[in-house]
Amino acid sequence: MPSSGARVQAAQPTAVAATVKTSKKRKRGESTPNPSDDQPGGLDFFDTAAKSNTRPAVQPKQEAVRDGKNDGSEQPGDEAPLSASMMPTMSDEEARAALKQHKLKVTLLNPTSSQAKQRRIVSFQDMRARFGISSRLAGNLDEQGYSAPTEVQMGALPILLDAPDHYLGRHSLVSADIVSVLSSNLLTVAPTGSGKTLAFMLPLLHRVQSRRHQDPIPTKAVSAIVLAPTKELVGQITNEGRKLAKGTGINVTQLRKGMRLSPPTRPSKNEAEDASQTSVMSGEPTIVKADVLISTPGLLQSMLSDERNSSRDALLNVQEFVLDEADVLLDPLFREQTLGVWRRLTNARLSVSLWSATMGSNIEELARTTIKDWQEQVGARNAESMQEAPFIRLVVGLKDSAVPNVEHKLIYAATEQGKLMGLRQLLHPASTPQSAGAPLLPPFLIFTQTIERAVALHSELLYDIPAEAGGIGRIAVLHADLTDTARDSVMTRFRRGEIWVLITTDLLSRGVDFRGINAVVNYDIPTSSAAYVHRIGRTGRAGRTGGVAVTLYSKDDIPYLKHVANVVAMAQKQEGSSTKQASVQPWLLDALPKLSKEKKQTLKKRGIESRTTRGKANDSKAVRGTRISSKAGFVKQVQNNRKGAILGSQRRAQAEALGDVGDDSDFAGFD
Ligand SMILES: Nc1ncnc2c1ncn2[C@@H]1O[C@H](COP(=O)(O)OP(=O)(O)OP(=O)(O)O)[C@@H](O)[C@H]1O
Repeated sequence: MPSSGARVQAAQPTAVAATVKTSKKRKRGESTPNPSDDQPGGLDFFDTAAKSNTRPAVQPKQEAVRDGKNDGSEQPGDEAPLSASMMPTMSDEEARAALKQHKLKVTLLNPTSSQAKQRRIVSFQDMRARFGISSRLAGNLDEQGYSAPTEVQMGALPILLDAPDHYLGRHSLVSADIVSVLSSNLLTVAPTGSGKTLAFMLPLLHRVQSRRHQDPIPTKAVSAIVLAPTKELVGQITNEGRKLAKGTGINVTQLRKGMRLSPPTRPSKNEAEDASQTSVMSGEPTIVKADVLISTPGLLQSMLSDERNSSRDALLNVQEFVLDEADVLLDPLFREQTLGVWRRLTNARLSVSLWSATMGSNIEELARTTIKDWQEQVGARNAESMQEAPFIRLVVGLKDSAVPNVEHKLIYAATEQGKLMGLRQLLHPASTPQSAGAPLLPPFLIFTQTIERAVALHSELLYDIPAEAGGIGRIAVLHADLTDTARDSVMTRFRRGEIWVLITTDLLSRGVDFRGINAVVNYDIPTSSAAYVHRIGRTGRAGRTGGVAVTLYSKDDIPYLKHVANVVAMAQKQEGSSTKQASVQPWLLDALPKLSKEKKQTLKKRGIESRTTRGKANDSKAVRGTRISSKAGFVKQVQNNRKGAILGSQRRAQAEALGDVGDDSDFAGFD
């Protein structure tokens, strides 16, 4: 958890007047402001000095359940007695102290909304009764074996579970125009591996289930959508969703090519069976029967824009829209596709949630304006009794920072050849010099800048693991040019522990959860601080310690290293490792020039130019300088000549066998 760590003091409960604050930008590296500096009423959820690894000074207390509903605004005096073991809760003071201790910061982004309620954190035990979670869903959660919610779950679950749909359930005939409360929209920034998937999936399933219960003949239609940037992440979220939804009757589906989205229908059981049979027999695309649909934005958008595969009304019933890795989904790379899907969601009760470990202020602004425009568009704000839905920002720990429980190493390798040697030293314990520290323990991930470089590095390292230890089967490469089946197979083998070293591109830098990854190697430096945070976030997940993040850099990388050095320095500061040997040279932080905004953007888009095909085309010398190979140029030339001679000889032998011998038949070849 972000709040755990070595240097700690007990948190002091602070009396506060409001949860809404005007945010003040703090520069990276600046010390944490005094609560009284910029927080009205002395509110400071970020107090980094005041952290404790003891449990919060929170006493369980009885809590009321009012007819099974709870709008999160009850006062201690409202409470009706119930079994204390069932309903532990906190007073306002205690809740604030716990928020502060766990570095949870909750901000209402549209303070005009009258839904500015005091949100409270919960434990898994009290969640079921407090929010009316079904016993099946609660049982599935128990099966995951989590003893307590992580900090992002403490912060987000009450906000998302405490939604109007939950108690709308008992008034199933209430029409949208007399609903006075809209669901909250939420933007969450929480560290990598902090359990964001559960934080959005559990409330989503709960709300879908509540709606199904209020409808005697449930409408067959997609009810919630989760978007994620890569197929691998989509598959992982689908698995997590299915585990939680087991036995609830909720269908969690990963969208695939060849599927078709049909409009909401209320078929009888027989009709539904007939419909599915017809589509199979006629060879038409399979009709998606999902309640929860999980997809990449590109795939869903292309399906929606093809009228043969989706009806106009297909998403009419969607009430939850989750953007996982929202900063990427709203980045220019995916923006049009994501917004294209968003525009197709027209249900007035739609609630949107955005999740990531990093969130630029431009993305936050874009989210805010999109939500506002959307509300105007669907006329939600014009409906007489309808209020603007609250848009809440939840920040866990220090925004845009790397997890502090990972050891960061920046290793200077001078040249491309040096990087390869450095990597081999990390792979082979016997050759590891003292200075580089302990060798890396598999399994680990190696990131390169391009697919071409990932493939080249893979062929270079292919024989580095001895046959006795599994040989070439232990090392693999995964990138977007592989077929879906090959990608799935590599993922499965890596998860099973059959593959020890996986070389990849930024394709796997986001969201993918491989439990027990010991190290991440940045063979090519990440091209933004966010990319660094996400790449190295594949280790040290769910608070695990012992993970190592190694970044190899050459002379060419130095001008672009400042953003990485800054993140590393900040992570070390957070962890309180003043006594440890600092792995960041002070000059990397202080002496390097700041990159201009344009340069930063070009770097983010294209990476280090000399390592790209385009860069090589411009500068042939760069080809040699950035080639991933341990062989000298002369050796390569000899090998190529030999290969050519063998091929030539084979061709001639074939021609002779066919009796097709030309004028040069007297040439016997090099053999
Ligand atoms: N309450 C919990 N207690 C312990 N482990 C948990 C808990 N909730 C989730 N986890 C585990 O934490 C790991 C990381 O979870 P998850 O993949 O949701 O992280 P994330 O915050 O989405 O990370 P990223 O930003 O990299 O996408 C998973 O292995 C998950 O099983």
